[in-house]
Amino acid sequence: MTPSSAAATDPEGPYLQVEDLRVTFPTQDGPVTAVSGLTYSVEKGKTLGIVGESGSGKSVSSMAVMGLHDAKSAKIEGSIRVGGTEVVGLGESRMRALRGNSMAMIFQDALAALHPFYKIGKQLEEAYLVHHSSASKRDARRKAIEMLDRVGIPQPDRRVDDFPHQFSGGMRQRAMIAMGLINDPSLLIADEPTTALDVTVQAQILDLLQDLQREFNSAVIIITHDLGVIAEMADDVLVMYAGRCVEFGTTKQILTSPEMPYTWGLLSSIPDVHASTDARLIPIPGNPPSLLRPPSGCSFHPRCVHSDKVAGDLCSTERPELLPASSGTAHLKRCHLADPVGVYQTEVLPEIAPELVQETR
Ligand SMILES: Nc1ncnc2c1ncn2[C@@H]1O[C@H](COP(=O)(O)OP(=O)(O)OP(=O)(O)O)[C@@H](O)[C@H]1O
Repeated sequence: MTPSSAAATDPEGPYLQVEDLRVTFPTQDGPVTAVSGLTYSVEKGKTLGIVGESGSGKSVSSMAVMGLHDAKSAKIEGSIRVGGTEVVGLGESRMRALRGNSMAMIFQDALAALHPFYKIGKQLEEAYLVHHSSASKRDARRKAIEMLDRVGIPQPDRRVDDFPHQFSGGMRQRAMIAMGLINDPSLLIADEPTTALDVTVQAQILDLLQDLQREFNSAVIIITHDLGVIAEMADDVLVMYAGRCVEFGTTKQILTSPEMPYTWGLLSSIPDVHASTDARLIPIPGNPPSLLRPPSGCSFHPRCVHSDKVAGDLCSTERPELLPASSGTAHLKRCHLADPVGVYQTEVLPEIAPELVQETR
């Protein structure tokens, strides 16, 4: 499951293969390229975590996979193959058939995603009937109750007639998962599926997703800001910044030996419950670049302070390729420097957080 190894025509290969994906929105001020040159693949039974700051392109890229961008307002280029079928340029009716049958998406806000005026069961039944046109209403109701039961809703035969507002937040999220899985999708995309929930319910939902993934052997993409969720769920991690993949590796590689200062910054910005109360989180200095007028060189420049110090003009004039990192196979990084994190720690950290450098000495 590497960003560089997608074999575009192999039906036996990874279930999802995204190659050189580019998503551009025409706006009044000019084209906004929200995703650029994104390549990755996900096999059945595996989970890819996609992380990055707000606005880095996580949702836009995943919505492209689901075919949810309106062709009039978004230009999609590159290749997205789902189970061997190319979906870029696929007509809406074929896309609709693929959604539901082969892939499903779970959103962060179940209350917004469920229709408030329809009973939960009715919404599940409709999701089922769209893709099982020969099934009877009775079959659909039986399936809706079965799915509510599978996701742990107590007394599903009674709760099936509740409206969304009669469910708690955690139960609504479970109902969304039931709806996402009702047609046994081979690809499931979960966009911040637990952000709106309290910690205990979060853990239950993540466990549930893992159990169901094992049962259905689905390929799963989990989009999150929360690296704790990544640690628990993901086999591999793709770090996005300004619409591009800037680091890719196994979860262990990314969490224990990140090679990009940005990833290191994301990790360092997780609050640690065991840290002393005066411990400081390390901020990622500066702001992401404009997507309207992207820099000609590295997207981090000049936000990445070490570039001027160490690599001079290179960072401002040439965009780095995604290259093998030093820590082993399938670990890739996008930086001109051989040891970006080492340089960051010795050259940059003393300036932005000297007390942390002293602490670690
Ligand atoms: N329809 C649109 N027109 C113009 N720009 C858009 C449109 N939709 C998204 N964008 C821009 O694309 C960029 C990526 O957005 P996206 O929603 O993918 O970010 P994200 O990484 O998922 O962020 P978050 O974690 O906050 O959801 C943002 O800068 C956003 O403003």
